[in-house]
Amino acid sequence: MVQSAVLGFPRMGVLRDLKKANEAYWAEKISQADLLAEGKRLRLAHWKIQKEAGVDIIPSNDFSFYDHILDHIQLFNAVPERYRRQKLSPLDEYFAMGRGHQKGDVDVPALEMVKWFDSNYHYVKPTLQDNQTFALAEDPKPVREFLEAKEAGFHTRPVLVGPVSFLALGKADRGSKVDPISLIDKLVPVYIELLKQLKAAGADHVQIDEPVLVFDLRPEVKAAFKPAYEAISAQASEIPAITIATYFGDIVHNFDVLPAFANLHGLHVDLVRHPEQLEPVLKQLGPNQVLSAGVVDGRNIWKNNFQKSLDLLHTAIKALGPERVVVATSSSLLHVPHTLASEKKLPADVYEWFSFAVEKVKEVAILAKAVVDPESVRAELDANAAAMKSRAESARTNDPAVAERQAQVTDAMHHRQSDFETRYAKQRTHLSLPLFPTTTIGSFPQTNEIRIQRAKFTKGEITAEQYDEFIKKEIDLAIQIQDELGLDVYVHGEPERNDMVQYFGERLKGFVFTTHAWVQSYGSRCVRPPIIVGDISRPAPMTVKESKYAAERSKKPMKGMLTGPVTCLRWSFPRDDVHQSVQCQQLALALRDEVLDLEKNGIYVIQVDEPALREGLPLRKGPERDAYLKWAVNSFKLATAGVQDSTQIHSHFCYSEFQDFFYAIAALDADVLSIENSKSDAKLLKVFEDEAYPRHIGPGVYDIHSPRIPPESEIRQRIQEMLQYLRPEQLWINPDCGLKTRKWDEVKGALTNMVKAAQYFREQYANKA
Ligand SMILES: Nc1nc2c(c(=O)[nH]1)N[C@@H](CNc1ccc(C(=O)N[C@@H](CCC(=O)N[C@@H](CCC(=O)N[C@@H](CCC(=O)O)C(=O)O)C(=O)O)C(=O)O)cc1)CN2
Ligand code: MET
Ligand SMILES: [Zn+2]
Repeated sequence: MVQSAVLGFPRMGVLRDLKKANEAYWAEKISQADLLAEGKRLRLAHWKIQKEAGVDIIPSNDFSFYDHILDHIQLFNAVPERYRRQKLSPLDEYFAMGRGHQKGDVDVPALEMVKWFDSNYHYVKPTLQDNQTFALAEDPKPVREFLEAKEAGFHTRPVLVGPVSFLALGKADRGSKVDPISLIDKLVPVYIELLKQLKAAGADHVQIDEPVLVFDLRPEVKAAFKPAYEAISAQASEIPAITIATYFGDIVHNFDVLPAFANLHGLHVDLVRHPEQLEPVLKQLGPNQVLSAGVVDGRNIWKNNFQKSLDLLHTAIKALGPERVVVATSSSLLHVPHTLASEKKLPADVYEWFSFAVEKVKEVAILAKAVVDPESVRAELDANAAAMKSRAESARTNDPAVAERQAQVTDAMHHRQSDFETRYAKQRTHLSLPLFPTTTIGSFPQTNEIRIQRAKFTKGEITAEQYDEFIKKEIDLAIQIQDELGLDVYVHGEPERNDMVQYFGERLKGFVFTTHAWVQSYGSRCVRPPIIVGDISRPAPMTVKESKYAAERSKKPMKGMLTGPVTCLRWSFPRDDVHQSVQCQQLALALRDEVLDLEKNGIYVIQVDEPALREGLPLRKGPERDAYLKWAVNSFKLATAGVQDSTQIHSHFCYSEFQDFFYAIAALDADVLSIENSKSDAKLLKVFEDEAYPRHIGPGVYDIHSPRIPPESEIRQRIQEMLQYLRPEQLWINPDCGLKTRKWDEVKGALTNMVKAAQYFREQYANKA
C-alpha cells in the first residue's frame, strides 16, 4: 500500500471565517472564548475534509490564528521582553507581536514581517536577543491540537518548524548582535522536550519542516543540522518518528547535510518545482527511509496532471518499493484557495482545469490508489486525462495578435529618452516640488462603505453610474484630506480597486477571476489572485478615468497608480504551459499602453508598483537568478520607458528584504523609489554606505500594517537616520506602503505627524542654506 499525505491545509475556512473571527475579536465584538471556539471549529472541519477524502496522513498544528512562525516564537518562549512586560493574556501577547498593540498605557509596535520564501505569504520574523533563552510554553499548542484531533477521532501528524529553519529565518533584535543560528544548542533541548510530550500524547509521527534546505546556506547554518538532529535522534525511543519536509526548491546542493537525518523516518521533497531531484534524492536515502514525494502542487491551482505524477511515483516505487513511498502535496496547501466548489461563475470549460485545496486533497488520495491499482480509480483517471486534453487544445490559450506584438519589441523600447539628470531638470520645473516632498503610496482606507458599495455594484443592486458617482465622491474626499494634511504629491486613493492585482486581472484579456478563491497573505488579510489562462492583452484603458478625474481636481501633482508587470504576474496564479518571462512581457506591453494613456491625459507622475520583484527572485544564486533579473527588470522598463523626460516615474517596494537586492531595483531606472524600511532596523539604508544612490528615494518612515499612530518624534528620528546615508535633495518622505488596511483616523493621525516631521527638516535645511 502507498500512503497519502497533506503537508498543511489553508486556515481561513470556506468564507474566510477565520479572518472575520479575528477581526471581530480585535474590534472587541466577540470574546476570546468565541475566537478560540471558532479556531476549533475550523480545525475540526479541515480534518474532516481530509479524512473523508481518504488521506492517510493528516496534519495538525498547521492551523494558526495569525502565522505559524509566530506560533513557534511563543511556543519556545522567544517572546521579546517588551511584549512580556505588558502582562497581556497569551493570545493578546501573540497578536501584539503580530500586529502591534496600542491600548491603555500599552504601546508596542509589531515584530517585523517578511515574505515566506518566494510566496505572497508573510511570516513574523523571530527576533532574538544576545542573552536569548528558550523554554517550552505551558500547554504547548502542537500537543493541545494533537489531543483535540485525537479526541475527535482524527489521528494526525503534527507539523513543526524545524529548529534550524526557525533560527535561520530569524534575526537579532535591534541592539543585539547575536547570530540566531548560534543559539541552536539552547533550542534543541526545548525541541526534544516538545517531541517527548507529543509522543506521550500519542503522536507516532511528526513532520518537521526544514525549508531553509532549499537555500544556499551559510556554513554556520549547514553545520547546525548535524549536532541538532543527532541530539534529537539519540532520543529515538522517546520521540515520534520524524519526516523532514523541504519545499519550494531542490535540496541537491545541500546533500552533505543529509547524513544528519540518517536515523530519521523520512524525507519530503518538492517534485513539482524540481522533478529532476527525484533520481539523486532516491540515491541519498538511507536503507529504510521513506520518500514523501510532493507531486500535487501546493502553490498553484492547476489540476494535477496524473500521468506526469504517476511517472514520478513509479520511478520512486521501483527504487524503494510501495511501503517506502508516500504521495504528498508539494508544500502546505496554505497558498491555494479553499474549494473550487464555491466558484459558480467560472466558464465551464475552464472550471475543469483547476483544483483548490479540497480538490487537491482528493488528488493526493486518488494518486496513492492509482499508483498501485489504477483500475480502482479508472473513472477519476479518465476524467483527469480529459481535462488535460481540453486545456491543451483550448482556443483560450493562444492569441496570434499578442505573439505578433511581442515579436516586434525592440531594445530601444526599454530605455528612457535621456539620463536621470536631464529628466530630473525637466521634471523639477514641471512639477515644482519642495525639499523633502511628502507623498503616500497610493491607497487610502478601503472603508466598509466602499466595500459595501462595490459588493452592491457587483451584485447589480446599483448601476455603473451610481457606483462611479460614489467613487468620485471618495476621490473628492481623498483630495480634500490631502489638502488639509498639506501633502505635496497626491494620490487618488484607489477606492475603485478591490486589490492592486485583482483589479488589473479583471480588466485584462487572458485572465479569469474567481468569486471566493481567497488565499491568506498575512494575519487576517487575504488576496484573491486572478488566474492567467491565456495570452494577455489590454482591451481598453484601465485606470485613466479615475486618475484623470482626480488630476483635474487637485492643486498639486497627482500620481497615476499602476501595478507593475512582475507583480501582476507573481500575485496571480500564472500559467504553467508558457514561460513566466513571456507572460510578464505580455503584461508589460499592456501596461506600457496604460502608462502612455495616463500621460496623454495629463498625469505626469506615474507610479508603477513592483513589490513582488524581490520575491520572484529564484531562491538560489546562479544562472536561473540572472535570467530572472534580466526579464523582470526588462519588463518594468518596457512598461515605463515610453514616457517623456518630464514625466516622473515612481516605483514602490515592500514586504521583502531589499538590502541584498537593491542593485536590481536601481536597474529599473525609476526617477523616484519608495521602499519599506521602518521595521528593518535601517538595514536598507546601510546599502547606501557602500554606494551612493544617484536618483530619488523615500525609505518608509513608519509601519503601516499596525493600527498604531507613530509620534512625530519617532518619524523625525527615522528621517535623521536616513540623512546619515542619503542627500537631502534626494530624500522623499512617505509611509512604508499603501494605507488601505488602516482606518481614516489612523491615517490622518500618522500623516499629520509625518508632514510635521518633513516640515521640521525643511526648515532646518532652509536655515542651513
Ligand atoms: N494581491 C496582493 N498581494 C499583496 C498585497 C496586496 O495589496 N495585494 N500587499 C502586500 C500585503 N498583503 C496584503 C494582502 C491583502 C490585503 C487586503 O487588504 N485584503 C483585503 C481584501 C481585498 C479585496 O479584494 N477586497 C474586495 C472584496 C471585499 C469583500 O470581502 N467582499 C465580500 C463580499 C461582501 C458582500 O457581499 O457584502 C466577499 O467577496 O466575500 C473588495 O474590496 O471589493 C482583506 O483581506 O480584507 C492587504 C495587504 C503584499 N501582498
Ligand atoms: C503592496 S504595495 C501597495 C501599493 C499600492 N499602490 C497601495 O498603495 O496600496
Ligand atoms: Zn507596498
